[in-house]
Amino acid sequence: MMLQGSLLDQVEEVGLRPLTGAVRRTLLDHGAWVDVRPGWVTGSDELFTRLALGGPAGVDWRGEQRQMYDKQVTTPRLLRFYRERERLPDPILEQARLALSEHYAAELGEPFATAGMCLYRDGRDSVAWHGDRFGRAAGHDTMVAIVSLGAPRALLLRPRGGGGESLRHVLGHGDLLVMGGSCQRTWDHCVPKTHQPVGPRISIQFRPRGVR
Ligand SMILES: O=C(O)CCC(=O)C(=O)O
Ligand SMILES: [Fe+2]
Repeated sequence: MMLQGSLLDQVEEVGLRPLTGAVRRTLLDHGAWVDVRPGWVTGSDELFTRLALGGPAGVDWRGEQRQMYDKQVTTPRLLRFYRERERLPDPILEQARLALSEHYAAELGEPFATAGMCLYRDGRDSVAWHGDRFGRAAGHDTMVAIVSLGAPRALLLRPRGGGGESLRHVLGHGDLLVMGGSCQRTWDHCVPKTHQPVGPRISIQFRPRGVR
């Protein structure tokens, strides 16, 4: 019998599949790499629903404004940043952070600490080209591990400064993508807007302390 991923999701408990032996690495130019583990989170639609709900049951999503020259612009996505030691909104996210810290311990040399969360409500929400290079990521190799829930959206990667073709990963429904090596310094990434009708997506970015 053939079962689609999303159908399987409906009967699955929220949980994590193994990482060992299931993560596929792609080496990029300039000392960067990307690991992908499709469908890492089981029951991901259920987890999406829990997190997407506002109020006491879910995440207190926040809209943000930022200054662009002389204008205040609204960031095109909802956000919530969990600092180191702040309790994450679902136990499975604590487990995910631990599993990532264990899996990458030797290579990363420190645990994943913070969890940034983004909610892309529809195709108009996006994040522009950038590297996560505030703080320690400005000068050092590090890792940013992204768990994607809900409707798949494309995450693009291109060498810093643009030019050339970009790499495209379509991420949703429990997929894991980890950017490592020099990726935050030598490459940029973005989640572009789309005119396709798409449902909402949540991304959770785990980072070591001091990386943003
Ligand atoms: O939504 C994503 O997968 C990427 C988010 C991102 O790049 C960031 O918040 O720094
Ligand atoms: Fe980023």
